[in-house]
Amino acid sequence: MTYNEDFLMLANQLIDAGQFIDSKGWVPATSGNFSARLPDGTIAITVSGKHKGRLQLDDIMLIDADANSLDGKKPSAETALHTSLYKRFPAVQSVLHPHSINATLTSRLFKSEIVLEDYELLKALAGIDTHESRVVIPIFANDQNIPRLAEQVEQYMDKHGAIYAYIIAGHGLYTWGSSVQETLRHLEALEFLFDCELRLHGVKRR
Ligand SMILES: CSCCC(=O)C(=O)COP(=O)(O)O
Ligand SMILES: [Zn+2]
Repeated sequence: MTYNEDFLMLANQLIDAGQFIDSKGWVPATSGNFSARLPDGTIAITVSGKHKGRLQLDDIMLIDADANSLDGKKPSAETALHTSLYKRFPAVQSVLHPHSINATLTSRLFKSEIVLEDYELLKALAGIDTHESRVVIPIFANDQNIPRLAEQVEQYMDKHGAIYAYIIAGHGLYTWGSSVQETLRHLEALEFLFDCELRLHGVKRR
């Protein structure tokens, strides 16, 4: 398979993102998955089962909008969670899914959602320009049936509108944005904010 320039550029961005995310300890073992949408609507996504902090070009593959492999490789087991976001939001160009301690602990402490308000760092989220904002991050029960989990997320957004991210309980975080860089910014900000909440509630001391 010959990949085009768009694919190579985005694949390299995902590799770099993985190294940064791993440097923070947010993708232990082979956890997590990342993707980015190409201008033609196809999607570069991590293959299943690789360490996301040590990705090689060969560990990024191409799928269509319906999650079909276009190069014979096996995509992330959680691909449906990515494709449903791309289908719903035309502006979304990247999805990042880490398995961080903070997201996992947050789901243990807060059962159905975490509310983030009065934090200056909320302004790192696209479209927010004041700390006087209220951002709800829903928490969904984990499910090994990924299409069913994707449907849960869809139903939540049908009812509540767009969100910045969601947590899967005992599992990890999904967040997205208009580029890999913006999605990384969302991820870093949310991690900081989860950390604040965990410390505030005495779950963490440092
Ligand atoms: C060892 S982590 C279990 C699977 C998972 O939750 C994950 O994020 C990684 O799955 P993938 O198929 O994308 O490697
Ligand atoms: Zn996962």
